Amino acid sequence: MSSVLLSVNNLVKTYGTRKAVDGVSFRVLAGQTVGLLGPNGAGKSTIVGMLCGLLAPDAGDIVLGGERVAPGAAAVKRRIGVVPQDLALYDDLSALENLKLFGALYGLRGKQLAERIETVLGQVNLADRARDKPATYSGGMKRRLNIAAALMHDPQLLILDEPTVGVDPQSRNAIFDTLEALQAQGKALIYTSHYMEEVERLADHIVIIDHGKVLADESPASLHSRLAAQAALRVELAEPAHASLLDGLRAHRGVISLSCDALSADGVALDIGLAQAADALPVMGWLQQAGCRPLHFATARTSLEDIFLALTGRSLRD
Ligand SMILES: Nc1ncnc2c1ncn2[C@@H]1O[C@H](COP(=O)(O)OP(=O)(O)OP(=O)(O)O)[C@@H](O)[C@H]1O
Repeated sequence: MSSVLLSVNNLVKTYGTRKAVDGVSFRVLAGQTVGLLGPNGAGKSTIVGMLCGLLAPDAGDIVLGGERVAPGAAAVKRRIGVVPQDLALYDDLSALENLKLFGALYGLRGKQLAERIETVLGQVNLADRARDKPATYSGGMKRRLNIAAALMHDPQLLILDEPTVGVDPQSRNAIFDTLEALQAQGKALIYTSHYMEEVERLADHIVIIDHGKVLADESPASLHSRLAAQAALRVELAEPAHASLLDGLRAHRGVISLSCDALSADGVALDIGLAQAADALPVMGWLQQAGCRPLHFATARTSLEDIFLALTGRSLRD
């Protein structure tokens, strides 16, 4: 069992009359990746601001590696690397010069500084572009340089606030490759996002935040097990679905939920929630025997989006 690296206890932060963070608690174990998932305005950036000592909480506390986090605390500076939402790079300096500057801020000099620069450039796969200015980089490369800057002092915990916002899919994958390599090296990560598929891919623990409160704090598997339906089957038919067909489907073994929406012309789309993915084949067989000729069908595992909807009654992207 890994040791607790970070412990966040009953954090509260109010702006005027708005409680942006309202009693948030969670823990991060050494080497763990925790996904902080929530819609825009949920309070994620405010939590990150408090974690890195930039904002003082109104109540609650944060303990990092046994030391209490307070604005300006040495423990924070030493153990945490932050990749903020807004890029923090000097456009007039080359990547190398940017990293020298960030390293110097952490007290690195001479050979040690040069070694760290070489290491982090390798970690983010930018060694061949080190002499170029970030102005010539793609959005994704700038993000990776930002990650490199946050890694200069070799922190145990890297906090990334929505690192893929405004980044194209290919660059997003390059960022994931970098983060997965850091996970393999044993770094702990906190990753905020409102993209559930990103959190599902990276996180081994998920904290769902909405309106400043924690709605769920558990493993992805445990979150999934909250939903009765573990898989979804969508079947598009060219013809309308009669009541007897819908009743038969609802009664079919493994069918948890069913909705039927009109497509163009006479066709309909059946969205069928299934207890497990293996129920899809018998249900398709039953539809075939009932005379249905699907135009198209698809199966999917239920996603965090469905879980968020089940927890809040709202979509994550609202
Ligand atoms: N400096 C501030 N002054 C007043 N209200 C603020 C301030 N910063 C954030 N808020 C409010 O606090 C709430 C939480 O904002 P926060 O930025 O932490 O959310 P978020 O989950 O990070 O969202 P986003 O992904 O949009 O950044 C929002 O209602 C926001 O409008």
